[in-house]
Amino acid sequence: MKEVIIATKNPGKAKEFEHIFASRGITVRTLLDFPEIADVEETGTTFEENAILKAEAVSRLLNKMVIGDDSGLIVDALDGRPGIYSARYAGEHKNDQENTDKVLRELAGVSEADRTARFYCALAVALPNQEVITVSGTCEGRILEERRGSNGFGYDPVFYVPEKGLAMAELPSSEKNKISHRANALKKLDTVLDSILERANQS
Ligand SMILES: O=c1[nH]c(=O)c2ncn([C@@H]3O[C@H](COP(=O)(O)OP(=O)(O)OP(=O)(O)O)[C@@H](O)[C@H]3O)c2[nH]1
Ligand SMILES: [Mg+2]
Repeated sequence: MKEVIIATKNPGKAKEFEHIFASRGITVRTLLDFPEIADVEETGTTFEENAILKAEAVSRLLNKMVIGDDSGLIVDALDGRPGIYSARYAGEHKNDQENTDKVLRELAGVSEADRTARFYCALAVALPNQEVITVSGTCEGRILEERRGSNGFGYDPVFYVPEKGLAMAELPSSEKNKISHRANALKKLDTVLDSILERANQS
Protein backbone atom coordinates (compact mmCIF):
# COMPACT_ATOMS: atom_id res chain seq x y z
CA MET A 1 0.00 0.00 0.00
CA LYS A 2 1.29 3.44 -0.93
CA GLU A 3 1.61 5.84 1.96
CA VAL A 4 2.76 9.40 2.52
CA ILE A 5 3.60 11.11 5.79
CA ILE A 6 2.60 14.76 6.20
CA ALA A 7 4.45 16.73 8.89
CA THR A 8 1.37 18.45 10.27
CA LYS A 9 -0.52 18.48 13.54
CA ASN A 10 -3.39 20.49 12.07
CA PRO A 11 -6.50 18.25 11.85
CA GLY A 12 -8.03 20.45 9.11
CA LYS A 13 -5.00 20.03 6.86
CA ALA A 14 -4.81 16.31 7.71
CA LYS A 15 -8.39 15.76 6.54
CA GLU A 16 -7.75 17.57 3.26
CA PHE A 17 -4.58 15.61 2.51
CA GLU A 18 -6.38 12.36 3.34
CA HIS A 19 -9.18 13.28 0.95
CA ILE A 20 -6.92 14.41 -1.89
CA PHE A 21 -4.55 11.44 -1.65
CA ALA A 22 -7.37 8.88 -1.22
CA SER A 23 -8.44 9.59 -4.80
CA ARG A 24 -4.98 8.36 -5.87
CA GLY A 25 -5.14 5.26 -3.68
CA ILE A 26 -2.57 6.67 -1.27
CA THR A 27 -2.92 6.46 2.51
CA VAL A 28 -1.94 9.52 4.56
CA ARG A 29 -0.34 9.55 7.97
CA THR A 30 0.24 12.78 9.87
CA LEU A 31 1.90 13.80 13.13
CA LEU A 32 -1.47 13.15 14.77
CA ASP A 33 -0.45 9.47 14.33
CA PHE A 34 2.96 10.17 15.92
CA PRO A 35 2.14 12.04 19.15
CA GLU A 36 5.68 11.46 20.43
CA ILE A 37 7.11 13.80 17.77
CA ALA A 38 7.49 17.32 19.21
CA ASP A 39 6.41 20.49 17.40
CA VAL A 40 8.95 21.72 14.87
CA GLU A 41 9.82 25.36 15.51
CA GLU A 42 8.74 27.52 12.58
CA THR A 43 11.63 29.96 12.57
CA GLY A 44 11.70 30.61 8.81
CA THR A 45 10.85 33.94 7.22
CA THR A 46 8.89 32.45 4.29
CA PHE A 47 6.25 29.74 3.87
CA GLU A 48 8.81 27.72 1.89
CA GLU A 49 11.45 27.87 4.64
CA ASN A 50 8.95 26.72 7.25
CA ALA A 51 7.63 23.91 5.05
CA ILE A 52 11.22 22.70 4.59
CA LEU A 53 11.94 22.90 8.34
CA LYS A 54 8.90 20.71 9.09
CA ALA A 55 9.51 18.19 6.28
CA GLU A 56 13.24 17.77 6.93
CA ALA A 57 12.96 17.47 10.71
CA VAL A 58 10.35 14.71 10.51
CA SER A 59 12.04 12.97 7.56
CA ARG A 60 15.28 12.78 9.57
CA LEU A 61 13.44 11.34 12.58
CA LEU A 62 11.53 8.69 10.64
CA ASN A 63 14.08 8.15 7.87
CA LYS A 64 11.26 8.33 5.34
CA MET A 65 9.83 10.63 2.72
CA VAL A 66 7.85 13.39 4.45
CA ILE A 67 5.83 16.32 3.08
CA GLY A 68 5.68 19.58 5.05
CA ASP A 69 2.90 22.13 4.53
CA ASP A 70 3.23 25.74 5.57
CA SER A 71 0.29 27.85 4.61
CA GLY A 72 -1.68 30.94 5.48
CA LEU A 73 -3.78 33.90 4.53
CA ILE A 74 -2.34 37.00 2.83
CA VAL A 75 -4.55 40.11 3.04
CA ASP A 76 -3.56 42.98 0.74
CA ALA A 77 -5.06 45.76 2.90
CA LEU A 78 -3.04 44.41 5.87
CA ASP A 79 0.27 44.51 3.99
CA GLY A 80 0.21 40.73 3.60
CA ARG A 81 -0.65 39.86 7.20
CA PRO A 82 -1.33 37.44 8.81
CA GLY A 83 0.94 35.61 6.30
CA ILE A 84 3.34 33.13 7.88
CA TYR A 85 1.86 34.01 11.28
CA SER A 86 -1.66 32.91 10.28
CA ALA A 87 -1.90 30.08 12.83
CA ARG A 88 -0.80 32.29 15.74
CA TYR A 89 -2.18 35.66 14.64
CA ALA A 90 -4.12 36.26 17.86
CA GLY A 91 -1.63 34.49 20.13
CA GLU A 92 0.56 31.43 20.65
CA HIS A 93 -2.43 29.30 21.66
CA LYS A 94 -3.48 29.09 17.96
CA ASN A 95 -7.20 29.76 18.00
CA ASP A 96 -8.96 29.87 14.59
CA GLN A 97 -11.92 31.80 15.98
CA GLU A 98 -9.77 34.53 17.55
CA ASN A 99 -7.47 34.74 14.52
CA THR A 100 -10.49 35.31 12.27
CA ASP A 101 -11.96 37.91 14.64
CA LYS A 102 -8.67 39.80 14.60
CA VAL A 103 -8.60 39.96 10.78
CA LEU A 104 -12.25 41.11 10.71
CA ARG A 105 -11.50 43.79 13.29
CA GLU A 106 -8.48 45.06 11.39
CA LEU A 107 -10.52 45.23 8.17
CA ALA A 108 -13.44 47.12 9.70
CA GLY A 109 -14.40 49.98 7.39
CA VAL A 110 -12.37 48.65 4.45
CA SER A 111 -14.51 48.53 1.29
CA GLU A 112 -15.34 45.28 -0.51
CA ALA A 113 -13.06 46.18 -3.43
CA ASP A 114 -10.10 46.60 -1.09
CA ARG A 115 -10.62 43.33 0.81
CA THR A 116 -8.68 41.20 -1.69
CA ALA A 117 -6.71 38.29 -0.24
CA ARG A 118 -5.23 34.94 -1.10
CA PHE A 119 -4.44 31.68 0.59
CA TYR A 120 -0.90 30.46 0.03
CA CYS A 121 0.45 26.95 0.51
CA ALA A 122 4.08 25.88 0.30
CA LEU A 123 4.80 22.16 0.25
CA ALA A 124 8.24 20.69 0.82
CA VAL A 125 9.04 17.06 0.00
CA ALA A 126 12.00 15.74 1.99
CA LEU A 127 13.56 12.38 1.18
CA PRO A 128 16.44 10.92 3.20
CA ASN A 129 19.76 11.99 1.67
CA GLN A 130 18.21 13.88 -1.23
CA GLU A 131 17.57 17.47 -2.20
CA VAL A 132 14.30 18.78 -0.84
CA ILE A 133 11.65 19.74 -3.44
CA THR A 134 9.29 22.70 -2.90
CA VAL A 135 6.15 23.77 -4.75
CA SER A 136 3.49 26.33 -3.96
CA GLY A 137 -0.12 27.09 -4.77
CA THR A 138 -2.49 30.00 -4.21
CA CYS A 139 -6.23 30.62 -4.14
CA GLU A 140 -7.55 34.15 -4.76
CA GLY A 141 -10.51 35.67 -2.94
CA ARG A 142 -11.86 38.41 -0.70
CA ILE A 143 -12.43 38.75 3.02
CA LEU A 144 -16.13 38.87 3.91
CA GLU A 145 -17.50 41.10 6.67
CA GLU A 146 -19.17 38.17 8.43
CA ARG A 147 -18.70 34.43 8.66
CA ARG A 148 -20.53 32.15 6.24
CA GLY A 149 -20.65 28.34 6.28
CA SER A 150 -19.21 25.71 8.58
CA ASN A 151 -16.98 23.50 6.43
CA GLY A 152 -13.19 23.64 6.26
CA PHE A 153 -11.11 25.26 8.99
CA GLY A 154 -9.18 28.39 9.91
CA TYR A 155 -10.25 31.49 7.99
CA ASP A 156 -12.50 29.56 5.55
CA PRO A 157 -15.80 31.13 6.84
CA VAL A 158 -14.63 34.66 5.94
CA PHE A 159 -12.84 33.81 2.68
CA TYR A 160 -15.07 34.50 -0.32
CA VAL A 161 -14.24 32.58 -3.50
CA PRO A 162 -15.48 34.72 -6.44
CA GLU A 163 -15.35 31.88 -8.99
CA LYS A 164 -17.82 29.90 -6.84
CA GLY A 165 -19.87 32.82 -5.46
CA LEU A 166 -19.54 31.25 -2.00
CA ALA A 167 -17.39 31.41 1.10
CA MET A 168 -14.76 28.68 1.28
CA ALA A 169 -16.58 27.26 4.33
CA GLU A 170 -19.79 26.96 2.27
CA LEU A 171 -18.10 24.67 -0.25
CA PRO A 172 -18.27 20.91 0.31
CA SER A 173 -14.79 19.51 0.94
CA SER A 174 -14.83 17.84 -2.49
CA GLU A 175 -15.09 21.33 -4.07
CA LYS A 176 -12.57 23.04 -1.79
CA ASN A 177 -10.10 20.27 -2.52
CA LYS A 178 -10.27 21.04 -6.26
CA ILE A 179 -9.57 24.76 -6.04
CA SER A 180 -7.69 25.37 -2.79
CA HIS A 181 -4.12 26.62 -2.45
CA ARG A 182 -3.24 23.18 -1.07
CA ALA A 183 -4.81 21.38 -4.05
CA ASN A 184 -3.07 23.78 -6.46
CA ALA A 185 0.31 23.14 -4.84
CA LEU A 186 -0.26 19.38 -4.90
CA LYS A 187 -1.12 19.52 -8.61
CA LYS A 188 2.41 20.78 -9.22
CA LEU A 189 3.77 17.70 -7.49
CA ASP A 190 1.72 15.40 -9.72
CA THR A 191 4.39 14.77 -12.29
CA VAL A 192 7.06 13.95 -9.74
CA LEU A 193 4.99 12.35 -7.01
CA ASP A 194 4.62 8.91 -8.56
CA SER A 195 8.35 8.44 -9.00
CA ILE A 196 9.03 9.91 -5.56
CA LEU A 197 6.55 7.51 -3.98
CA GLU A 198 8.09 4.55 -5.73
CA ARG A 199 11.50 5.46 -4.36
CA ALA A 200 10.10 6.25 -0.93
CA ASN A 201 8.25 2.96 -0.61
CA GLN A 202 11.34 1.04 -1.73
CA SER A 203 13.57 2.56 0.93
O1 LIG B 1 -9.12 29.03 6.33
C1 LIG B 1 -8.11 28.41 6.08
N1 LIG B 1 -8.14 27.46 5.10
C2 LIG B 1 -7.07 26.78 4.71
O2 LIG B 1 -7.14 25.92 3.83
C3 LIG B 1 -5.86 27.09 5.39
N2 LIG B 1 -4.62 26.65 5.25
C4 LIG B 1 -3.90 27.30 6.17
N3 LIG B 1 -4.67 28.16 6.87
C5 LIG B 1 -4.30 29.05 7.98
O3 LIG B 1 -2.93 29.12 8.09
C6 LIG B 1 -2.47 28.44 9.25
C7 LIG B 1 -1.37 27.51 8.85
O4 LIG B 1 -0.24 27.66 9.67
P1 LIG B 1 0.81 26.49 9.62
O5 LIG B 1 1.11 26.17 8.20
O6 LIG B 1 1.93 26.76 10.51
O7 LIG B 1 -0.03 25.24 10.18
P2 LIG B 1 -0.43 24.84 11.66
O8 LIG B 1 0.48 25.50 12.66
O9 LIG B 1 -1.88 25.05 11.82
O10 LIG B 1 -0.13 23.27 11.63
P3 LIG B 1 1.28 22.55 11.26
O11 LIG B 1 1.11 21.99 9.87
O12 LIG B 1 2.36 23.57 11.32
O13 LIG B 1 1.42 21.46 12.26
C8 LIG B 1 -3.65 27.62 9.73
O14 LIG B 1 -3.61 27.37 11.12
C9 LIG B 1 -4.80 28.48 9.31
O15 LIG B 1 -4.95 29.52 10.23
C10 LIG B 1 -5.88 28.05 6.40
N4 LIG B 1 -6.99 28.70 6.75
MG1 LIG C 1 2.46 25.58 12.26
